[in-house]
This record gives sequence, C-alpha cells and structure tokens, in this order.
Amino acid sequence: MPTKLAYLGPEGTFCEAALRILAPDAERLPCANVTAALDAARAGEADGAVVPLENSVEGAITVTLDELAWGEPLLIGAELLLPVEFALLVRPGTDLPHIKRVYTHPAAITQCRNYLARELPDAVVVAAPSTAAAAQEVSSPGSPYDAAIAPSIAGEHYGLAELASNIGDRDDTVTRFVRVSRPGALPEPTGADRTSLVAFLRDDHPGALLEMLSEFAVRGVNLTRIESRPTGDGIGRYFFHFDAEGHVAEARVGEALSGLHRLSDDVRFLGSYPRADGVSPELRRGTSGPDFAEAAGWLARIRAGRV
Ligand SMILES: O=C(O)C(=O)Cc1ccccc1
Repeated sequence: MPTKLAYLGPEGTFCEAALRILAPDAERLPCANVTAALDAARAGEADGAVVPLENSVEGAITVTLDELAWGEPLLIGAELLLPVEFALLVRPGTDLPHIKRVYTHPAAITQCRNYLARELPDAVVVAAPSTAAAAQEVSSPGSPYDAAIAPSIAGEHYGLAELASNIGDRDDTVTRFVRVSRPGALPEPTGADRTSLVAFLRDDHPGALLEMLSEFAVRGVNLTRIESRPTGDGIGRYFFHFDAEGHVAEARVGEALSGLHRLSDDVRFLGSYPRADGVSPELRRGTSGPDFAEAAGWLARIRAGRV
C-alpha cells in the first residue's frame, strides 16, 4: 500500500516540492495549513506529514514548533534542506505600477523584504496560509490581491505570469522540512543523525537553562538549534526546543536526554533521524560509545569491590 502524506497545500507549495523529494512515491494530501496537515497525520487520515520547520534567513516556523510541542505526539523521521526561490506572480497583463496588494506566506514576506521595499514600497503585503494558496487566490478573477510571491511552479499551475524571478533577499536561502508520523520504531542510527526534543522547566531559577545546556555539554553533545517558545501561561514563561547532533541510541545522547528528564518538568522526544547534510559529529575525547561502555564497566567493577 503506498504511503499517504499530508502537507501544507494547495498544489505548488515549497512543501509539496519537499514532499516529492522526501517521498517520491507517496500519495499527497494537501492541507490548508500546518495544523491541519499534522492533525491529518495524528488522526490517521495520512501516514505522516511533511511540514516546514525553519529557514536559513528567518529562523523557526513557529507554528510547526508549537504544534510538535503540544497535542498528540508525533516523531520526526526525516528532514530535507530545500533551496527556495521566490517569484512575483500576477494575472497576465498586470504590471508593477498596478500592484497595490501582495499576498504570500509570512516566511516569504520576511525573505523578500528588500525587493518589496525597493520595487513595491507602497504595496500592502498580506499574510497567506501558503505561497501556493496566495497564487491560487490571485488567479481568481475577483481577487482583491494583485500579486503573489510563490515558487515559479505555482505560477505555472495557476496560470499566472512571472513578473519577476528570484526576488529573495539572498540567493542561498534554504528551508528545512521534516517528515513526521505517529510514534513508532525510530530510524536506525547512521552516524550522521540529529535528535530533536522539547523541554519544560521544572521551576524558574537562576541558571535553569544553563543546567539544561550542561546536560549536553558535559557529554560532548553539540546543539544545532535552540529556541525558546512561550508556554502561554503568562509573560516570562518559556519552554525550549533543542536539536542536537547524534542519535538517542548513542550513549552520550541518551544520557544527556535522561539527565534532562531528571531536571525538567517534562521532556518531549521529537525523534532521532538522519541529517540531511550528512555531517557526522566530531566526538570529543571520552564521549564515544566505547568510552561510555568502558566507564560503565569500571563503575560496575568498583561497586563490586574490585578496585
Ligand atoms: O508556503 C509554502 O510554499 C511553504 O511550503 C512554506 C514556506 C514559505 C516560504 C518559504 C519556505 C516555506
């Protein structure tokens, strides 16, 4: 039976492009937003979902971080780094001076800031559920929007003209997408893996975050992302997202996570999965699997009085 994956639709989003690379044979279920895509995976309407997690210019896609932290647990099983290029798409015949209202996903607004300031300084820019949703809307005859910022492919799909190409502030922008599914067996360690988790503070005190970070530091686990997100319980209340190098099956990562578990209110494991860039961690002396095994053997010996 082919896999069915939900994603941030409609057809023509960057998310769809990511899904096609991550799972070329999967059946695709376009959803109106990230929450709907993850809920489809949670409810079993799909076997999983592909959603954007962060991009190299603007940072986190916070809706994804928050969705993964709350609600029914989902596990990340794969990631993909997708270069993103933005096009300015219009109904055929529209030219630049006639563009008063631009529609696109918030991540595209922040990544095309210079172009918008330079070429369309007076245009109102409105947030859309996705880039392709914006293109689809602009293609409808009575649309209040004059242009969409979206991938070129969305322009082709919805019959729009490409008025300007590659309008991102940087031409090396990359978005990280993840494939998530309901909890099950983890991918095997590959030697170049990433582990994602969220941790909730037990109590607020000086050094609380430092204590969490120390659990990684003392075991030689490098972090690749750390994010604080509000818990919603009032100003100043935060929880933390971590991406760490390595797989939970490895001693140094596993022990860091159990250390974190001991001092946190709650730790939600979000998965261990192969890194898209294939980079293996540089292990510091004394932090390899055999080092941990040797130390455990030593401890067992001295506990048995064999000194
Ligand atoms: O709206 C899309 O096409 C997405 O997949 C989300 C997004 C938007 C802008 C940059 C990267 C991802």
